[in-house]
Amino acid sequence: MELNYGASRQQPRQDAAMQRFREHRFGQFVHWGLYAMPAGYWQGTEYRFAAEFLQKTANIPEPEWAELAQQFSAEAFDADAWAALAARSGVKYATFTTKHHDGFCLWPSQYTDFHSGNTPAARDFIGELVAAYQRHGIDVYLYYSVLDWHHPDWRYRLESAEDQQAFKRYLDFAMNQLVELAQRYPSVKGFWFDGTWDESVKANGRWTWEVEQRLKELIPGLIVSSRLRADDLGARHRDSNGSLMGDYESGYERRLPDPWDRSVCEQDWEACMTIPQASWGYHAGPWAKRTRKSAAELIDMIAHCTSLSGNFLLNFGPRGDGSIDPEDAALAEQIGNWLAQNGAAIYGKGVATNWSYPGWGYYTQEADSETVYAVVTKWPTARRLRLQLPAGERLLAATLLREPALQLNPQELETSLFELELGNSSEETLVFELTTAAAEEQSWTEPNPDV
Ligand SMILES: C[C@@H]1O/C(=N\OC(=O)Nc2ccccc2)[C@@H](O)[C@H](O)[C@@H]1O
Repeated sequence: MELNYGASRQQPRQDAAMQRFREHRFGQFVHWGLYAMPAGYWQGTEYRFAAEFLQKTANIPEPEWAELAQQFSAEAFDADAWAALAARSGVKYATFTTKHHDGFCLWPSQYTDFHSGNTPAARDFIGELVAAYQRHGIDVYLYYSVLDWHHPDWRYRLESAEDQQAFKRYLDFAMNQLVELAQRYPSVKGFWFDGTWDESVKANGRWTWEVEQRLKELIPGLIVSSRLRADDLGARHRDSNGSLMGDYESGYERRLPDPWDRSVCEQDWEACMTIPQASWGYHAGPWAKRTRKSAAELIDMIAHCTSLSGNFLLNFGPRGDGSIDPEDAALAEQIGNWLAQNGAAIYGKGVATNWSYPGWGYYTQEADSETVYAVVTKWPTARRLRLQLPAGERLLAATLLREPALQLNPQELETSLFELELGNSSEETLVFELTTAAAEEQSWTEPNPDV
C-alpha cells in the first residue's frame, strides 16, 4: 500500500558506515542515571523489577524522584576507566543512555533544567564518554528515550485537543533535544531509540520519519535503529507493507533468534542483553545478583548472533557513584580474554552460507571467504564433534584458534560428514578454523540400482 512514512529502502544498506557497524558484531550498552543510586531499593524495600523503572514500581511522586538529582555527585565517575575496560572487553562500539524514561539528561541540555549540569557533579557525562571511548578506538552510539515521565507535555494517548496540543509541544522538545545531541556530538555513529511503544507516538509516524531524516542530514552516514519508527498507520519496526524501517532491526531484547533461523540474516539486526535476568540499571539486591549470566553463556550469545549475521549489545549498569560493579568488570575481562584469542571467528564474520546449524555451537564465515569457523559452545559429552559440510565439500583440517594451536585431523564418516576426536581438550569454548576443499571425484560410483 502507498505509505508516506514507511520504510525508506527495501534492501540492507551497503555503505561503508553500515558495513563498519556490521563488522563490529559486539558492543557495550550502558544504562546509567539517577536510578543507579537507589539501585532497586526505596525506603528500605527491595523492588524486584528493573532498577531503571523504580520510579514507577515504587510509585514515587515525580518531584520526589527529581530530588535525586541533588544527590547525583558521581564522585567515582571516570570515563577513561570505563573506556579502557570496554576496550579490554573486546567491544567495538558502545551505546550510552543520554536520557532514559525518567527524563534525566546526562548532558547539559538547553531544553530542560533536569540534567547533569544541575547536580553536584555538574558534568557533561555524554561529552566525556564520547571523547574517552573514541580515544580508545570505540565507536559511540546514543540511546534516547522518547517516553519521558518528567516532561509535563508527555502523553501516553491522545484523547483530547489539549492532549494533541501538549504532545505537539513534547515532540518539538524531543526533536530539539535530538538535534542538540547531534550538534554537540557530531562524531557519534548512530542513535538507539526507545520508549516509542505508546499510542501517542504510534499516532505520530510522520514525526518519527522526520527525526530520522533530520538526524541523517546533520550526521551523514548515521545509523538509526528500527525502534524509533512508526509508519502512517502506527505500525512499528516494520511498516504496513512488512518492510523494515530504520537501518537495522532492534526488536531482540533479552532474547536471541531461537530456534536458529537463517531467514533472520536477511536484514541487519542487533540483540541487546542484560547481565542479570531483567535489570538494565544497576540493581544492588539479591534478586538481580542471583540471576547473573556467566562469561560462557554470554560468549555463546555473541557467537549465536554472529552466526546469524547480527550484532550483540551487552549491557552494563554502572553504580550510582559512577564506578563499575567489580563483578561486571571481571566478566568483561573474561569475555575480552576469550575474544583476544578467538575474535577471528566473530569480528567481521556472519552466517556461514550453505552450512547447516550443528547444534553443538555455531559456524561463522566472512562473506565471500572460503574460511569457516566452528565455535563449540555446547560440549559434546561423547567428546567427538560431527560436522556436516555442504554437499560436495571435504574437511581437510581443523585448527584450534587458541594457543597452543592444535591441529585435528578429521575422520571422514561418509560424503561431507566428518568427525573430530576432541580427546581431553579443556572444556572451554573452543574455536576451530576449518580448512575445506571440494570433494575429489568419488573413487567409487554408486551401485546402479537398475542393474
Ligand atoms: C533496552 C531496554 O528497553 C526498554 N524497553 O524496551 C521495549 O521494547 N519495551 C517494550 C516493547 C514493547 C511493548 C512494551 C515495552 C526499556 O524500558 C528498558 O528500560 C531498557 O532501556
